[in-house]
Parts: sequence; C-alpha cells; structure tokens
Amino acid sequence: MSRSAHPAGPRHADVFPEGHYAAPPADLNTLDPKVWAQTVTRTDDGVVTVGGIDVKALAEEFGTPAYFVDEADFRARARAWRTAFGQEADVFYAGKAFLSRAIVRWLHEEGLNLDVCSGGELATALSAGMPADRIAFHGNNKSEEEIRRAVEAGVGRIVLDSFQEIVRVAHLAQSLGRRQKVQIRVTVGVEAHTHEFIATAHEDQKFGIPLAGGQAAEAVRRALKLDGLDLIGIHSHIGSQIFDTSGFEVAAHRVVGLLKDIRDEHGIELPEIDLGGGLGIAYTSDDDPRDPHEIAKALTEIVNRECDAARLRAPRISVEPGRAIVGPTAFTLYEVGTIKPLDGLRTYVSVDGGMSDNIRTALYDAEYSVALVSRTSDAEPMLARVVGKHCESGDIVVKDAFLPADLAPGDLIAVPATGAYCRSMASNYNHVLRPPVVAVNDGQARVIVRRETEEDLLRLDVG
Ligand SMILES: Cc1ncc(COP(=O)(O)O)c(C=O)c1O
Ligand SMILES: N[C@@H](CCCC[NH3+])C(=O)O
Repeated sequence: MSRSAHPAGPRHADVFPEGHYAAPPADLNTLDPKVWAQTVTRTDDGVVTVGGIDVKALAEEFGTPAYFVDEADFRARARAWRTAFGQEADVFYAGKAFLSRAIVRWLHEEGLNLDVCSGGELATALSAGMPADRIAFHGNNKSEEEIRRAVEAGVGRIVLDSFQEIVRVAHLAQSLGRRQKVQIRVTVGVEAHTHEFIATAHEDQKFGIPLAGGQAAEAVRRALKLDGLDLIGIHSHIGSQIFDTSGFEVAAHRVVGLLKDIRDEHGIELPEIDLGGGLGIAYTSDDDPRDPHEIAKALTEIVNRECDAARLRAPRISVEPGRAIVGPTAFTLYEVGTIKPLDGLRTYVSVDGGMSDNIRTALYDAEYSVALVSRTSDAEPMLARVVGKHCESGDIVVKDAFLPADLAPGDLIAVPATGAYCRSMASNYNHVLRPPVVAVNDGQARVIVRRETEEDLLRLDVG
C-alpha cells in the first residue's frame, strides 16, 4: 500500500472563507464527541474503536462500506428521551429514520413507542414484537390495504392526513366492526428553520390539514360525526433537523388553540396532542443540539401554561424523535480507493460507497464530518471532497473535509452521525449493493441487517 503524500491544494480559507471548514482543526486525529457515538475512542496505537472493537477488525469481519451502530448509545439516547418526558407523556420513535427488528426490540425494552409510515414499517414493527397499541401509523397517502392492516392489527392510532382519509379510515374501520383511535395532523403555519425539503408545517406542502381558513376545525367536525373513528387528539410535525425550539413552541401554542376551539364548539376536550419529531443533531462540530430534557421542559411548560389560561385539562403529550435518537449512534466505515488531487482545487477521495448509502449530501446539501480511523497521521491537512463510486458528479458524501495529506488507498475513513436517514434511504443505484448494519456493544459485534448480495438483486429481476 503506497503512502505517497498529496499536495495540500489551496488554503482552505481562500476557498471557504467562513464556516466549519474555514480553517483546519488543530488536530485531525481528535474525534469530537459531539459528532461521534458515545463509545467511539482512539486507542493508543491510533486505531479507532467502537464498543471496544477496533475498526480494522470490524472492516475485516464485515467488509466496507458498512454502518456500525453503537447499541449502548442508542439505548442511552432512547432512555434519555423516555426519562425526559416521564410517565405523563409518550415517546414514539420515528421508524423512518432507521428501522430494523433489533431496533424495534431495543425500543420496546427501553419503553418507547413507535411511529411507522408504511406497510413495510408496520410489518417490521409487528414481526419484532412491538405491541400494536404502541404503534402510530402515519402517511399522506396510505393505501386502503395499509389502513386495513393497521386497523386489523389494532394500532394505537392512525394519524389522519387529509379530508379523504378521514372518510376512508372511518369506512374501513366500520366495515371491520372497529372504532379506530385517530389523531388529525394539522399544519400550523410555522416556517421551520431547516432545509426546505424537510420543513413540513408551512402551508404550501403535502402534509396535514391547514389550521388556516378553519380547515382543521372542519376536519374535526367531520371526524367527530363518523362512527368508525375515535378522535383522540391533534398532531403537528414542523420539520426535521431543527435546533431552535421556538418553532415547536409556536406549534404547541396553535395546537392548544385548536383544542380550545374544539372544546368551545363541541363541548369535548381531546385528551392528546402530538408535537412530532424534528430535533437536530450535530453533523459537524458547529452544530449544537438541544438536550431532550430541555425540549421536554419547554414543551410541557408551554402546553400546561396555555391549557391553564384556556381552562383546559392538559392533554397527554407525545413526541416522535427519529434522528435525535438514532442519528448520532452510527457511523459509516469506508475504504479509501482512488485519490485524485486537482491542482488549485481540491483532492477527490473516492470511497467504496457513496450516494447509494448516504443520499443526504446530494439531496439536502447536508454537511458531514469525516476522519481517518485506521491510523493516526501527522501529515498536513489537505482539502478533500469525499465522493462515492457512482456515475454521478453529485455523488458526494462529504463536501468539504480536512483529511491528512498522506491519505492512501486502503486507509479506512469513517463518516459519523449516519444513523438516521442513510440506511433507510439507501438505494441500489448502479446496482451497488446496500451495506450491512452491524450493532456493536461491549466487545461484541453482530449483523442486524445483512449486506445485500447480487443474488438479492437478481431475485427481483424476473424478466
Ligand atoms: C410525522 C413525523 N414524525 C416524526 C418525524 C421524525 O423526524 P426526525 O427524525 O427529524 O425527528 C418525521 C420526519 O420528519 C415525521 O414526518
Ligand atoms: N429524510 C430527511 C428527513 C425527513 C424526515 C421525514 N419527514 C433527512 O434525511 O434529513
């Protein structure tokens, strides 16, 4: 394996005068605990370990690319959310961030509930033993078949997303001789400070029923008239990767306002509100995530205060964090392949995965960190762009990164904070095989989602 140094390229400050990559970190070997899973450390010989196992051994046993989940960290974060909200509230982990049967079992053991948004997620949850009454079923276009399965399974709630769905769920439930518990998802008109593709509470988008123009109030009227439905609450989700709690506070304020209007018009006090997920995590050292206790306190206080003022009984609160629980607990391990220094620009570092295992950079212009993990290096920092192996110039994993200039093919690099929306959004673009997910805990590593094989790909190709 050659260890030739690459030219450092232009000074970073000239290319990125501001922000995280304006200047190289003092030491490229240091791993910022903010962005790495809890048990990740660098040993004295320079190799990084997770759950007590070194990444070289992991790469040898499981191959690369691969996602490694720190089980102890996942459980600790799930527990922290559960404790922060206490017995008076419910935490529904959002399965869309990443779902597998092991994850469902961990959640169940830690006392969390589960939010699913498709028949596939529902099947995974049920097959891993999540009690149906602890499952919430979401989606802006649930099929009749999905609704039927959810009702038959006895899910704890279906979150209604449109006027048509109110009628559809009511009829299906009635035809099955059931009265289905439902919440109505409303859009509260908040512009969440996040990427436009993951903001969901402004009016001009596909989710929910707007509070504006009395539409949500009309949805409540219709739902209350239908025998197949038991309307238990109102739901709001304002978006994802949000750091500022003010959006949640405005949402809570507006949802309580609707509860008050419902009480005044119908004489009933709905017993629940769900304030969705969306709390941001640290992808780079510049991000400062909120603590679940802080968000729990802020939300509970505002709901209680508003309810007191409106003389309403405070509803039971639930939340649906996905990214904040699983995101920081995993990293993706890649092997470095081709290294291409482009004079006066930057050095392109190709890895053995790419946009098929992490689409977030291409889709949202997301920022990530990266580190050399198979050894330390005292070489100069070089301006690098970590790219994948796909036939697409937007196939970028880490847009701007400092890596040591002696980086060489065969080195292992890792991208932290890839637990959420990476494996769950993975694709087979270019017929690249989706990587495995390996859970690491206390010196033990086990595959929880195996690597795809060419046989898996060809099995579906029946032409
Ligand atoms: C309804 C709903 N709940 C919860 C979540 C989870 O969001 P996050 O992973 O940002 O916590 C989402 C995704 O944004 C969602 O659409
Ligand atoms: N997939 C998005 C989050 C969307 C969450 C679903 N409403 C992301 O990677 O950030």
